[in-house]
Amino acid sequence: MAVTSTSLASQLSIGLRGPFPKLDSFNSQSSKLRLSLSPPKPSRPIVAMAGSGKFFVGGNWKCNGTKDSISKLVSDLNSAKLEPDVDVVVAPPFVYIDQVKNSITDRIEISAQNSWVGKGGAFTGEISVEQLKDLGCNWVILGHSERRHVIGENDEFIGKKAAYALSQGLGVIACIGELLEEREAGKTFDVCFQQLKSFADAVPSWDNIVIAYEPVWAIGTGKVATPQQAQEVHIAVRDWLKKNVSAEVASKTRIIYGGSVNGGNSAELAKQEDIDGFLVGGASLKGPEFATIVNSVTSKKVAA
Ligand SMILES: O=C(CO)COP(=O)(O)O
Repeated sequence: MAVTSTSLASQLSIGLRGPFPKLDSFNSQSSKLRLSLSPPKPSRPIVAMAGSGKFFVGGNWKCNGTKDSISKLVSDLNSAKLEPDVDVVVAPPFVYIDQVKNSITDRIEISAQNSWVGKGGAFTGEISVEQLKDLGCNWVILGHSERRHVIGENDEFIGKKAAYALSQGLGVIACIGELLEEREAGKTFDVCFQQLKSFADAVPSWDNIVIAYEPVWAIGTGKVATPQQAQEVHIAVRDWLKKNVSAEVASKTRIIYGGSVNGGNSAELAKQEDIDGFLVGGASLKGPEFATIVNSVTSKKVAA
């Protein structure tokens, strides 16, 4: 999704919002009811997608690769057949962004995996949003669980980063997700809503945000969430946006799933109505498999 000058102008003119309304406690029963009481699906093929934007698939390469392996990956991606109705984005390590941008097809956009919280300057070791834009990045991943739980970034800092990136015209892939012990303690929704609230408190507009639900227990573990587990959280996230931001934002914002997505499980996940795409780690390092995941958009066209 291109970040337009109009959307940027509207973000800048709106400015930061005031205090956010208090969280309604989410009633998980209501989401189950929504699932079971929804009207019967028509028998003709439908596109099962609740978010109104395009399917979105991001490849988060994390701290992997060498000049040679990345050159091979880019060449595989350049020759892959990708369904047209999908926004495809890859996030190389900072040091390879320029190489990738200069060799990858324009069909695939570039994301950074992180960005500095404000304008660049005397911040040793950091990379600024301005520099990312200079290299041709359109997106940045923020709030990834590895930055939250390994590096120690907190909600407020992540929210500020998102606001700054948006203000400069980058789209934000905003990650949320619970730890295993939080899921086991029945706190999945509370944790996700708190993380969402931190983004909501900080950003002036949701126009250029894609939400990535990435349960931490599913990341890099091979334990993918079941389609039902993912759908349940995605519905809850959409519901939260509706109650706390607006019905329009709830219906427009893409909510993508990440955590052990691969070429074998993406089609079943993609069939879920509220799964609008994926954020892929390990499997995005293999060009043909990443293409299969991108192309799982076709499984959204299901006959009920
Ligand atoms: O963290 C992820 C994407 O951001 C998911 O990683 P894996 O696909 O390797 O589980």
